Amino acid sequence: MASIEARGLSKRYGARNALDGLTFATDPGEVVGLLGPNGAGKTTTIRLLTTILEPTAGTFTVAGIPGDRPTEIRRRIGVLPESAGYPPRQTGAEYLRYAARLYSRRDARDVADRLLTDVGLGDRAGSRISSYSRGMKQRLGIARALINDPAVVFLDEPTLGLDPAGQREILATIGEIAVRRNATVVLSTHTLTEVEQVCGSVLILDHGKLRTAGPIGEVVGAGSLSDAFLRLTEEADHD
Ligand SMILES: Nc1ncnc2c1ncn2[C@@H]1O[C@H](COP(=O)(O)OP(=O)(O)OP(=O)(O)O)[C@@H](O)[C@H]1O
Repeated sequence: MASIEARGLSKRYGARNALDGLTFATDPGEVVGLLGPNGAGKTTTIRLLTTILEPTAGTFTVAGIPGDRPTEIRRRIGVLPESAGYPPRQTGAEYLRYAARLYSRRDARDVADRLLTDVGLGDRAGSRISSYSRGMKQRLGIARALINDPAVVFLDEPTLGLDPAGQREILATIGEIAVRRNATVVLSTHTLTEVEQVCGSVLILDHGKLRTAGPIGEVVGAGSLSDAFLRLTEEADHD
């Protein structure tokens, strides 16, 4: 069963066509790169699939659940939004235990401790979030997104503003999520090198249209991902 299936998914904001007829499917356990220039429709795609926005047209399923059952979808997904905020006075452990209790997890303490270890924050679990680096906060956000054992995890630009070491840590964490949990990870990013490192397939959007979708090897062909990206999105400019 596809972990995400979109058919003709579209979103208009007034007269602006932010997304126009997206059709694609993803498999469990794969990391999917969601790529496109600024304004291509990446965040809109994530907002539709996470049921924050309703589509203007088209249908979708996430974890096999139709898009018109948003409450059920929300129980089966995890999200790291583009700009997540954290309570600075709480410790990482307190923040995650609270999040676990919101999902009525009776094992909140254990879940929080295990996730903090999984994202490499085990030794800083008792420190206040105000003392965390940007990369540590992003890893905390990823742990938060995993609290309900999601089937699909959406990460909107998780490495934005991180130094190379921080980026590498996040990418390693993302790869482990997909493999160990058999979850689909949708990774929105502008950094093509990180897509090549961690993603098995890509969706390339431009001007609200899906320019290509498929395994990286097929999309790239004989050239590089950067060549394919520029070719596909430059062609769009000449439409
Ligand atoms: N609330 C809104 N009202 C009107 N237009 C919007 C709204 N949100 C997004 N748009 C427009 O929809 C289009 C797609 O935006 P979206 O944020 O999905 O792109 P993106 O690929 O995530 O861009 P970026 O890489 O810059 O974050 C853009 O033209 C944007 O200006």
